Amino acid sequence: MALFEIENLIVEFDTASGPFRAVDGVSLKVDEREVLAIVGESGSGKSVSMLAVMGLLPWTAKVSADKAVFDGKDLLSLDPAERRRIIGRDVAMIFQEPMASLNPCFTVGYQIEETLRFHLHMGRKERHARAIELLTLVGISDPEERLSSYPHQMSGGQCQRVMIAMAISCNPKLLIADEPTTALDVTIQKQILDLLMELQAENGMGMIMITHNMGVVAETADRVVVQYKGRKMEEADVLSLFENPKSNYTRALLAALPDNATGDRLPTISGMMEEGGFTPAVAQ
Ligand SMILES: Nc1ncnc2c1ncn2[C@@H]1O[C@H](COP(=O)(O)OP(=O)(O)OP(=O)(O)O)[C@@H](O)[C@H]1O
Repeated sequence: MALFEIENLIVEFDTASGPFRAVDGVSLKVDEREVLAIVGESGSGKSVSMLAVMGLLPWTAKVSADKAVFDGKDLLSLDPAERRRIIGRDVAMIFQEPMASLNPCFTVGYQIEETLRFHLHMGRKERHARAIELLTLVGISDPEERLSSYPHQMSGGQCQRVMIAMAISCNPKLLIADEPTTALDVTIQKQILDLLMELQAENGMGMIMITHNMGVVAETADRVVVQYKGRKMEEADVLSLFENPKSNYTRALLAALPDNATGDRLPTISGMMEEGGFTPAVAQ
């Protein structure tokens, strides 16, 4: 049985110019200990799909699915309170902008400890000790002093480490990482990616890695879903995707990698689009 499975996910936004379908019938599943990458260019609905799963979309979003099951529980039939207990504890998410994801008004210690209080009902001393342990685990030096820092007193990489500490604080079974390294310096990106993959392996978490970066896919994923304009174009294990891409969109994405450039300029996806639309290589 899959750890997480969703079928025919549809997300529509009410906009001034009428309804806009950002996710159009996406189905995916993640097994325990598996890393699934969702890859696609900006605007392909990667974040919106996962925000829908987390219940974090604004009220203008209409979300529907034929099936949404996590760890044997039907998410569609859970009441909001039950859902909140699972989401954030058993399913955690890390976002692209660590600075913006942390609350600037509270110390990082308070924010980590609040997660432990809310989800695990830990007492003050226990929370404090666990927060130090978590900061140590994610590689923050002087963890005890760092607990009283505000986000603006830390670098982007350190803030992302704090976000990771918060996300893994309740030992989630599934971690959703939404472009976790995109906003960071190149030198820090690899460190954060390595940290995430280490924690994933050690804790045996399932992971959904949202990215537009094929390099990140190659380094992290077991299986890949390729998304374009809200639709799933292809799903494959990582080796097959790189060696034998089935959809013309995946081929276009791969051809746009710097290593595949044959002339002076990189091929662009939009340039390829003019030659004909993209077609899914999977049943939706
Ligand atoms: N609140 C909203 N109201 C209306 N449209 C929205 C809203 N949030 C997202 N969208 C639209 O939904 C589409 C999918 O956005 P989404 O953020 O999921 O893309 P993405 O693939 O994650 O890209 P990126 O990597 O840039 O975040 C985009 O066209 C976006 O403009």
